[in-house]
Amino acid sequence: MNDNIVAFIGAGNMARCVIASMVQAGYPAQNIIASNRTEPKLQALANDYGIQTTLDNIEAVTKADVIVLAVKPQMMGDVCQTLIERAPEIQEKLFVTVAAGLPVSRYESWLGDIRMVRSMPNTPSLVGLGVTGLFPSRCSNYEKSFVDAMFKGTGMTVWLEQEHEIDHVIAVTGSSPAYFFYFMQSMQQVAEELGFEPEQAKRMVAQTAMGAAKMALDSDSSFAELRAQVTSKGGTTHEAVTSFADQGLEAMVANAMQAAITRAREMAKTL
Ligand SMILES: NC(=O)C1=CN([C@@H]2O[C@H](COP(=O)(O)OP(=O)(O)OC[C@H]3O[C@@H](n4cnc5c(N)ncnc54)[C@H](OP(=O)(O)O)[C@@H]3O)[C@@H](O)[C@H]2O)C=CC1
Ligand SMILES: O=C(O)[C@@H]1CCC=N1
Repeated sequence: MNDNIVAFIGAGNMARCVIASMVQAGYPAQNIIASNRTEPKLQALANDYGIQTTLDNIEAVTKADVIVLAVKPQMMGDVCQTLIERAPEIQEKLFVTVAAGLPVSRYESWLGDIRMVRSMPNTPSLVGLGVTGLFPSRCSNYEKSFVDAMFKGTGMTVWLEQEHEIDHVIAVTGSSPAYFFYFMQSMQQVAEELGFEPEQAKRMVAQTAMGAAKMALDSDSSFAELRAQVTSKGGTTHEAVTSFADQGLEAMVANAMQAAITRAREMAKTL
């Protein structure tokens, strides 16, 4: 399996996360090639992970067995159409896309009846604690196993039966690192106003978030039960949590997640 050459078209944040986790999980760096329209990110990837790089998308896809499309959704049509015009033989290769919003049918309109896995990873993949949703189209079991192994190093993989579930994965795990960062950013800001140094405040908040997440992962208790363990009757936590509840935290979270899903659906129609 590790003999397959994997080409990443677009070497931005998400490509870096997946490449890092593949290499850390033991995938041979010489079998990974990344292409990007500008040089600096390629140099950084070559330095950090020892992978091959090129500024030429055609060179990358021509060498590849598996083509990972990792440009922004808005760029995807142009990139795919150029690839197929200049290297029509790639139609026989396995495609993986990481882009939000775009359905398999859109890729088929650009590239023909390709074999594809639609994926939705997230940035914690960079540290092996990501979650990746995967939806296969026309793939063999071998190809699904290969893609599963490719993403296993990112953390956890979740195979989906229906394509629309990718939009749900976006709301739950694809976009959600940003929700947690936003929450932590707000906490850091208050911690600084209370007099903690910025670095110290950041570490205090992040360490608490990591500790809470680890407790949840290591225990059978629900989030509500873990919350109850912190919340002494008549104590400080009760006041803070009541303040969140009074301000409508649950509705706020539900609305935000629905907004992510709605945007993914809009992108599917308009891009
Ligand atoms: N960031 C995230 O958390 C997640 C992102 N995604 C998806 O991943 C995809 C990429 O997002 P992200 O990594 O954040 O974006 P980035 O902007 O970080 O990466 C996109 C990369 O594509 C490069 N690029 C643009 N046009 C071309 C081209 N014609 N040929 C080659 N390379 C090109 C850009 O080059 P340059 O350096 O010149 O700008 C850039 O490095 C998106 O489709 C997004 O939906 C999915 C899950 C999570
Ligand atoms: O914001 C976005 O559209 C991408 C997809 C999920 C995370 N980032």
